[in-house]
Amino acid sequence: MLTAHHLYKSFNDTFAVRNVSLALESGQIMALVGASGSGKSTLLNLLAGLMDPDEGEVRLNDVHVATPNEKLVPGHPDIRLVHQEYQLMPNITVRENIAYAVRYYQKAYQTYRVNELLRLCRLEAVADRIPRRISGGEKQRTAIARAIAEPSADGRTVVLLLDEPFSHLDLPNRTHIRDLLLDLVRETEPDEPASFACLFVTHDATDALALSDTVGVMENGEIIQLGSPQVVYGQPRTAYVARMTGPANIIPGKWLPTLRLPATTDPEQLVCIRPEAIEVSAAGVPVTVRAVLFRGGYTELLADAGEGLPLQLFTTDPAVSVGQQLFIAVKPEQVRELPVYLQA
Ligand SMILES: Nc1ncnc2c1ncn2[C@@H]1O[C@H](COP(=O)(O)OP(=O)(O)OP(=O)(O)O)[C@@H](O)[C@H]1O
Repeated sequence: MLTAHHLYKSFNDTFAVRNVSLALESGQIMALVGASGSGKSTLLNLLAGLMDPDEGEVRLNDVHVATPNEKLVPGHPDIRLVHQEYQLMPNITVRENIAYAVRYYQKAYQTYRVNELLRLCRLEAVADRIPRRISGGEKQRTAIARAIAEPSADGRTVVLLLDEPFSHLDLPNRTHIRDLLLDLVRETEPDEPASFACLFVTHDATDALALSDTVGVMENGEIIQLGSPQVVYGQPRTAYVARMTGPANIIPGKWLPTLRLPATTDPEQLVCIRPEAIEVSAAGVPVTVRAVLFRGGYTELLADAGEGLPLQLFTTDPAVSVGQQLFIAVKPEQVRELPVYLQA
């Protein structure tokens, strides 16, 4: 339903968005992960019809989305962008901020809709406070409630675009937003079409992998890989994709024999070994533990496999200590050659 076709946008001599094409279906969540400056916010503005692309087009339900140059009031009524700074009106309450989005509706509907959203977004306790007096998580939820308040004029899907929805939030608030997005997008009555689609951008892949149907990784304005979270994480196309989507050991293939694995044909060919592909095994390769980082459900180890080969691996053994020798084995089927050669 929301599609982008070969979008380009540059500022002076900086390409902010380069040849981006994507398709977001109703009832789906897409996440775009990228480092700071990779073009995420620019792409969101293009998708929302709030910025003129240099080339390319955005379409919603196969209809061209007008750009600011083509339209007096920029934006599309069914594409709702929630900015990173929330942009709430500071002098009116949470309730009034949400009600503003449905101000042209009859009073009874306004009251019904606002109460429904306060409940859905767990804002009832702070409904009568002004934004300055609520937490970051509550501001984020208010901004989402306001964005989704108005139903689509012709009963079609509303596209929710979110700029870094998790970045300023603590863990419980991240969980709230995650649950809210899943409820919104996934929960439809049986036999009813989905009413939302969501695309969010983030520099932290954790929520992206957990939440989305499709993950894209952006680098220098381009989406360099787009696919299911499992494929993008498990079969990264480049070192950058591997690093942006989780912890990864990225080493030249010439080191593989040190790990008792066959070397790559090209000794400089990079391979990606996720830490979870490395097991502690009595018959394995000796490594020396250099650092032990407790991560809650598991412990991260930084180890030295000799010849200057550092390795990151995980264990659930609480007794491992710095300086200890361990024996490890790498699951060969989980060694991923990075097809696009890139030292990033
Ligand atoms: N209005 C502008 N004028 C000039 N350059 C811009 C403008 N907006 C963005 N850029 C540049 O375009 C590139 C992409 O910026 P963008 O804000 O889209 O990236 P981002 O991935 O959202 O970054 P962040 O995560 O830090 O918000 C950057 O190099 C940025 O400096």
